[in-house]
Formats: sequence, C-alpha cells, structure tokens
Amino acid sequence: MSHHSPEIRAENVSWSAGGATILDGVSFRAPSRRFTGLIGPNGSGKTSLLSTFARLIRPDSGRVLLGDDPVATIHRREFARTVALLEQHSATELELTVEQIVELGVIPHRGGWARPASVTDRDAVTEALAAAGITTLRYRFWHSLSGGERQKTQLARAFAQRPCVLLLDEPTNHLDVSAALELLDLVRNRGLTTVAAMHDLNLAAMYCDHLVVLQRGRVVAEGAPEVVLTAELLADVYGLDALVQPHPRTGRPMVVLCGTVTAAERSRA
Ligand SMILES: Nc1ncnc2c1ncn2[C@@H]1O[C@H](COP(=O)(O)OP(=O)(O)OP(=O)(O)O)[C@@H](O)[C@H]1O
Repeated sequence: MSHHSPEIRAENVSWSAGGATILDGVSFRAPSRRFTGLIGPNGSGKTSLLSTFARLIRPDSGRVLLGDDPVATIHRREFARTVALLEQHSATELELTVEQIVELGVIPHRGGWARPASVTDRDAVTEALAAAGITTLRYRFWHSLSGGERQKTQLARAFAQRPCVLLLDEPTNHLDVSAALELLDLVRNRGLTTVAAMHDLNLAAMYCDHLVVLQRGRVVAEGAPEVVLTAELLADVYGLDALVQPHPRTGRPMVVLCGTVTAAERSRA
C-alpha cells in the first residue's frame, strides 16, 4: 500500500462478545491527515472500534479499510509499520529506559527482530524523543516517570514507528490540563490520519476536525464538531443538561455543563 497517510473507513462493522452486540453496523470515515475524535459514553464501543482498526479484534461482519486496502489483507509487517496504537493502559513491568521503549517503535522497520539498531533507527529514536518533547528523559527508567511523562514516552514510541495512522485510546487520561493540551498539540502537529477515543468534550471540540459519536455500539452522529456537538445530542447520548456556545476566540463549540438531564427534570418537578 502507498505510504501517505490514508483515510480509514469502517464499513458496516459489527462485533459481538460475551453474548452481547458491542459494535452494531458501524460505518464512518476518518479523513486522511485529519484528527478524528471518537466520543460516546462509557461502554459505547470506542475501544472495541479502535481495536478493529488495530486488528486486535476481527469484526464478525463488515470491514475496515486503510485507503483502498482492507486491513485484513495487509501483510503483518507492513501493517505494523503503518498503524501505531496508543492503548489506554500501556503499562510496562519491564525495567526499561525511555530510549529502550521508544526503540521498540522502530522494530517493524528492521530486517528482523534480532538485527541491531541502524543509524537510521537511532535517528528515528532521537527525532521521536524530540518530537514528543522528552529528549531529557532519554536515559530515565520507566518506573520513575510521572503519568504524563509515561504518556509522552508511549507517544514517542508511536512516532518512532513512523506510522501513517495514529490510533489513540484516551490519550489524555491522567494528564493535567496543560499536559493534555501539550500532548494533543504534539499529535495534531504530526499531521497524520489520527483517530482518538476521547472523553473530554471540550478537548474534542478544540482539537478534532471530525467527530464520530457512538452510543451502544452504533454511530449516532458524525461531522464537524460545530455540527455534531449540540445540546440535544448531549442530552440524548450522555443524559447531560449542557449549554453549547461558540468559543469566544476560536468559534469552536464550547460545552458548559449544567448537570444531568435527570437532575434538571427533578428540579423542575
Ligand atoms: N472481550 C469482551 N467480552 C465481553 N464484553 C466486552 C469485551 N470487550 C468489550 N466488551 C463490552 O463492550 C462494551 C464496549 O466496551 P468498550 O471498551 O469498547 O467501550 P468504550 O466506549 O471504550 O468504554 P470506556 O469509555 O468505558 O472506555 C462494554 O460493555 C464492554 O464491557
């Protein structure tokens, strides 16, 4: 497959597990070189959908395409070079340094697992550390890092993979507000086709070019944040009583939380 950053497409993807339908005929497009946010309540299927993109689970029906290629047909090594996944809990028990973890990202580019790192590999690691803003952490051990530093280390590993597509599951989990903004800036500046499961609606509105809303395994809305994020949708999908206003500086939607719909109904009763 060609090595630009292709769009990702889900076509009628369904998947069941434990006797329940988890993904129910999901179709959408994550445009090439754009930041797509997957939003929806807990358990709506965001991680499962990302897992079908990353080939960690195989849909029972439907298919996922990278550009024109169904992901199921892409050679394993080619796929490992093309798609990087940042999982929600990418913990490692191993006693590795930041540099060693980031080096894991270049493995799919080597001739074989046992081959030593080449100069190009070393350059890729150095570049990835710089791009993730953690050059100074290079020789630190994983166990000594803060949550934000760990997240950036995993991002650097993904960058070192030189992927065309970046899949992120809750990338700002455990990050303070400015660390979250910093990480999302790093991702956006990379200019790759990116799909990120996100819980923070204001961050999603700020950073995403495209939003896909999941509810009980189905896509219930898709489009630009200003089209998708409405008070009605937030009430329907999240049971939220919220105001949605244009951000005074950016014009992007801004969600002001008032409470839950049930609390609002109770106070009116
Ligand atoms: N392997 C599995 N076996 C059985 N049920 C599963 C499996 N994987 C996921 N589920 C269920 O599928 C539903 C969707 O889970 P998923 O993790 O995809 O949702 P999510 O939107 O990412 O949730 P969260 O926001 O809480 O991370 C949940 O009810 C979950 O319990």
